[in-house]
Amino acid sequence: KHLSPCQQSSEARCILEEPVDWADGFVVVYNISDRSSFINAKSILCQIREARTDSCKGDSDVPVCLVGNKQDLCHVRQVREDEGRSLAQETRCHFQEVSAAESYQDIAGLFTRLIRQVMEHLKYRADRRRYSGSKSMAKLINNVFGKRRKSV
Ligand SMILES: Nc1nc2c(ncn2[C@@H]2O[C@H](COP(=O)(O)OP(=O)(O)OP(=O)(O)O)[C@@H](O)[C@H]2O)c(=O)[nH]1
Repeated sequence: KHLSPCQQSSEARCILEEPVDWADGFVVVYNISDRSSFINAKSILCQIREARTDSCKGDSDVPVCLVGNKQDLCHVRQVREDEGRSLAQETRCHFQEVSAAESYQDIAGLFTRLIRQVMEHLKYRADRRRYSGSKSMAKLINNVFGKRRKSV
């Protein structure tokens, strides 16, 4: 039976049920030496994009960072770096391979980048809401006065 990436993992679905609705940003981590963790990450990314498209009308571009951890275990690698990179491209995420065991700097950098992106995204959304709010107010005024003028 063929399943879409979103249907592949019930484990991934459980993890996501709550935060997918309210989180301002996501870090999705898999282990480069464990292919099943990559498959779960794929399913999680897909659910994030789907949930946001359904509930936020086009706001599916919530900042997401895909991280391939345990880069130090590259001698037992099961997921190639280019596989991670193309998955990130497909799902519009930032991508990075790291080793939490060897260095925290890359991880600190990754979170700093994500937080910056989250702030920009929230600002963009607020601006857009303000703009569409004033547009609908103009429409309302136009409807009220426009109709009156016609009936006089
Ligand atoms: N070699 C290596 N081991 C790591 C790295 N990051 C984490 N680990 C090890 O992976 C194991 C799981 O790490 P946790 O911090 O418990 O991560 P978790 O996401 O809770 O992982 P799970 O418990 O497997 O779900 C621990 O034994 C860590 O020491 C890494 O970059 N390289």
